[in-house]
Amino acid sequence: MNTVIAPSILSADFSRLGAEIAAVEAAGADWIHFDVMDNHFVPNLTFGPMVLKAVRPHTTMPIDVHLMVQPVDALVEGFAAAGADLISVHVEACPHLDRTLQLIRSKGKQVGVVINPATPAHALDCVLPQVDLVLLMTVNPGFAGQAFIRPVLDKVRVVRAMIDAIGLPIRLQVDGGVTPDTIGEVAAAGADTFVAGSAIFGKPDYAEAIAALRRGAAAAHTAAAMRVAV
Ligand SMILES: O=C(CO)[C@H](O)[C@H](O)COP(=O)(O)O
Ligand SMILES: [Fe+2]
Repeated sequence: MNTVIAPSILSADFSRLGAEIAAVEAAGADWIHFDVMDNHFVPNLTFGPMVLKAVRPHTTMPIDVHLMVQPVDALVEGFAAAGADLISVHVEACPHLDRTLQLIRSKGKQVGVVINPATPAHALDCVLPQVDLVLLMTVNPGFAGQAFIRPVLDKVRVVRAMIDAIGLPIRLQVDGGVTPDTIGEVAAAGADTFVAGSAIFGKPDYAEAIAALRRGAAAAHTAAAMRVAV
């Protein structure tokens, strides 16, 4: 699967969101990652469907909405109508996860499921065939700029094997602490879709920041392919 770099606008200049999104698109980003936090499921508060609707015309890139909210279901309709392409929800926030995933699909949106660093891979067992994307958090959700939680790498390998075993084109995304220093390890472990906030919006040159991430992921994927070929 091709590598996707998804800048998280959590680290963008909120007073210029439309321009910031256009700037990362021009700099070579693939998707936009839109972090929704509710000060309940996570200890921070960001933006809702009205902000998504306002930024939607500023890009043609897919917008990947990461819902860190509880309860979830009542918000799905709003984000779907506001222009989300993919909506991801946390296992930990959804007591009726199957119903929530079906609700997202019923709105014609791609479906993502997320687990926190302390949630085991087997939490995905019963829903994997229903989703387009699995997001493994590599920080505890709530804030940008946190350090990558290295033990999650083992879980990335496990989930990669689970996805390969069922043979469906499911993306494996990681989010949190992804930088040019960490992306190689997580790509080698099997991730193909990378969220980065501070490693892009925290840098003066967005094109160079995205290129540095892409180089790190490509080097790891090439090394892995060579190991298979030998
Ligand atoms: O979901 C998130 C935090 O809960 C963000 O997407 C993530 O933290 C991005 O920021 P950074 O790349 O700086 O870690
Ligand atoms: Fe996120």
